[in-house]
Amino acid sequence: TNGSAPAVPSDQYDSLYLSPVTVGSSTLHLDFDTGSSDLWVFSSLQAQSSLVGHDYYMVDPAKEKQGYTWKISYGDGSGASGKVYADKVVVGGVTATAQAVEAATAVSAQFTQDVDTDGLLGLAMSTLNTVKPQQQKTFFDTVLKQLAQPLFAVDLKYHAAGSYDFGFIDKSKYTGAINYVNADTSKGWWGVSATAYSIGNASTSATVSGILDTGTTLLYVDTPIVKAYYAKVKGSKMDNTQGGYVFPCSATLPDFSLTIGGVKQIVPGKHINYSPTSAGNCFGGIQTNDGIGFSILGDIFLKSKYVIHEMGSTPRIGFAQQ
Ligand SMILES: CN(C)c1ccc(C(=O)NN)cc1
Repeated sequence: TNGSAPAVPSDQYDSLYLSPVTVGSSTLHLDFDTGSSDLWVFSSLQAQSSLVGHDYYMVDPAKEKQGYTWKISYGDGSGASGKVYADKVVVGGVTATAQAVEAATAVSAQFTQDVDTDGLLGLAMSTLNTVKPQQQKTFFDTVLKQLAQPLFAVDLKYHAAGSYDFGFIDKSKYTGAINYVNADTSKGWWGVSATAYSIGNASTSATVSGILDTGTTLLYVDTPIVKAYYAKVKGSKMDNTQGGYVFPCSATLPDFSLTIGGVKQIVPGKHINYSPTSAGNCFGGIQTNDGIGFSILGDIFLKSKYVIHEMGSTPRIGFAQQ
């Protein structure tokens, strides 16, 4: 069985995208995350005060995987932990009858205060799953064999609802050719490398290695590239109080591209104006990857493309223009 689920921006800035998922008998709105590998949900195991505003999974003790626990932390310092259940999970009509559902007992403030997000559905490799004593499969790994093709396709949009397709490529969602490159899955992520970047019409050779990550809002690349980009944005500056590069909201932003598999994958300048700041400027969608050690091609990069994640004998990533 193939299927498709919507990906709806959680706010006016596309901070994250939420997709409806049936977990047991509840419908929750989860953040599909190609940068992690746990399916975890807000649950009835948490204090009532943590559940305000959230939909949550009503655990059934009979379905508990006794002695199993999980604990995850994300790049932004947020995290969650809890117990594990085996239950039915349905995404766009694709059913996993005994999926490992990681029910939270505790979540960090970033999640509690984000009342729209009821949990995450990881779509990276199952080798990054945090469940102990036995690592569990992602939803995609669980349903892989029932899909017509061993792939999912990501169609995130700028300030609009997109979709996640499982098992098929939807020709109505892209134009032109799909350009495929081999994925580096050796670290558990959907890894990819670029051989050049461009700012406006000027290209520069460089090696940019990174991961595709639908669960990260912005595009994080090496500092020299970030500096070269904002040098072309009048009035831009690094604002440590805001935590990154900002610029006047009226600024014209040049397009940015990464050359992957010999093809320029373009990010429209418009997408790089992420959101207004509290100080009357606008916050850039391209920021430095200082301290991370690799680039993160998050939603700012992804939302102009249709991106196929194919787990064949050789994992591949396909890029097409929306
Ligand atoms: C706090 N929230 C909603 C987060 C969601 C996702 C992530 C993340 O790094 N995913 N790759 C971090 C935090």
